[in-house]
Amino acid sequence: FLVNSRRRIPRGLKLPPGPPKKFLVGNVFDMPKEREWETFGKWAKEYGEIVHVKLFSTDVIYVNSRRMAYELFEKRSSIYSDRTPFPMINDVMGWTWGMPFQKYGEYWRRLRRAMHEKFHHGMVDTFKPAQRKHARDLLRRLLSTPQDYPEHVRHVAGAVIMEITYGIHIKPENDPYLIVGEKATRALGEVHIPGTFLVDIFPWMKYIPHWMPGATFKRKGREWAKYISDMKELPFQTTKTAMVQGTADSCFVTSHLEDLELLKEVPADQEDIIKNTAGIVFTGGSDTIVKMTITFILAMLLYPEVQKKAQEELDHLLAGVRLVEFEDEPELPYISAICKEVLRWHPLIPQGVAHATSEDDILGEYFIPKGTIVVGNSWALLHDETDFGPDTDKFIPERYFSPGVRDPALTGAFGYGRRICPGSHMAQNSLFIQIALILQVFDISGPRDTTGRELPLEYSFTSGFFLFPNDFKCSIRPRSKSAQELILQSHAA
Ligand code: HEM
Repeated sequence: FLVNSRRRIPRGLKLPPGPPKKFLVGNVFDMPKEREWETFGKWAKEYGEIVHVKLFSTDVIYVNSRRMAYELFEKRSSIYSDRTPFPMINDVMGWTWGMPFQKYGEYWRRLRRAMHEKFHHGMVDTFKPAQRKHARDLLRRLLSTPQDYPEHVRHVAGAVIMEITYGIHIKPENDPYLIVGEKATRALGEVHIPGTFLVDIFPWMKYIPHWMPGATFKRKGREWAKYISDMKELPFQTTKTAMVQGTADSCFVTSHLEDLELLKEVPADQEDIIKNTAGIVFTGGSDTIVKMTITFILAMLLYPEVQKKAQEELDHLLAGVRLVEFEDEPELPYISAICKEVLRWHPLIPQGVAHATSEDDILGEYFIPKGTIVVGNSWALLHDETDFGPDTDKFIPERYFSPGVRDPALTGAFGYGRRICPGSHMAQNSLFIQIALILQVFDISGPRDTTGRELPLEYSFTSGFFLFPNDFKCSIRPRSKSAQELILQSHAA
């Protein structure tokens, strides 16, 4: 394989630099198993802004600078917007309907259009009432059982996404839609790093029967496929039934299905497009925000001076008279800076979602073959001191007040080019209202024992596709009696 691909390289060109390759396997054994960004960062220092790696016959390039990301994902977006076939995800687990895993083509365009129509910058205000209502519910939940904060954050993110996507109001505890959704997204987190499953390197393996010894991936895949299908089908059918009965609440699905009725000519599978887009909104829309909110809580623990400064800003504006609202955002530059820093400090998807080339390309002296996996090294871009100022490993919201510092949302935190996250505006609104409300009424500090004595803080981050803190203990207490009152009255208005 290695020899074949080398023979394809046109005369006078070469593959980009990268770690030395072994015969047949290439760099398979060089691939890190944890804290991947450190290895990729080291390679970036050694080999430069574009690094080539070979996994058996598959070419992979890591894009390590904003300049190069712009060159490839934006200027050459017609070549760099494809995805690899993802045999494990698509063929074994049955995600073939999911927008993130689609080849760059007409079907992807239709899904993307359906999402963009309701999630673009000018439309996301329609979601704010649901986001506000559930963010306030989060406060009440945190007041009542603060130690269960991860569950509360998960519940609330799920409640928002189910309401805006399907008009479904979930159960206060153990909601069946959320349970299935979590199982489906957890499975995705396990499989999404290129090369984790051999079937992604040797696609013929997808034909191995599930009962064969060694075909664990097929058995796991079959189990996951059931959750994935249920996650997409069950809430959609509930909303359709509610529409027929005249009881459906207005949401992404009803709004699209109503639009359909008004159209004269509609492709036969347009309803599937709506269902599949709704399914991916459900998948991408809750877990991502949960993980980012938990990262925010950890940041507040580790940087109490940031928390204090944010609370001063909120107190100055609101004087404890009412709870913060979306409309206050322009008056809260420090809170906005915290939201940006949460996206940057430990980016949720540090190696992005891999793109792929749909054609051969030439980049100066380098040849990039068709089908190359192209990884935007978001960790490296978001920790580049030229763009974000000094000490990029630290959580420093003040950096955004210096001239020329970039917005992480436009520098890899939400991906790149034509594939950039279509949920980013909605996600940023959710983060803003939750972060502002939590900071206004709670103090977040290290864990304490039953007598109130502080205990040592222990924390770590995950490795893999998603980067977020593993479970950690902390203390979340109302800042004052009047803050507690505001929380208890937050049902009203
Ligand atoms: C803070 C939260 C979020 C982060 C950090 C995030 C990040 C990302 C990233 C890095 C990508 C890959 C883009 C690329 O391929 O270059 C992506 C894709 C995507 N995201 Fe998000 N996302 C978030 C929230 C959401 C939400 C709330 C939704 C839905 C409402 C969503 C839906 C999607 C979809 C559908 C794609 C696939 C786009 C495509 O392949 O064309 N995401 N996201």
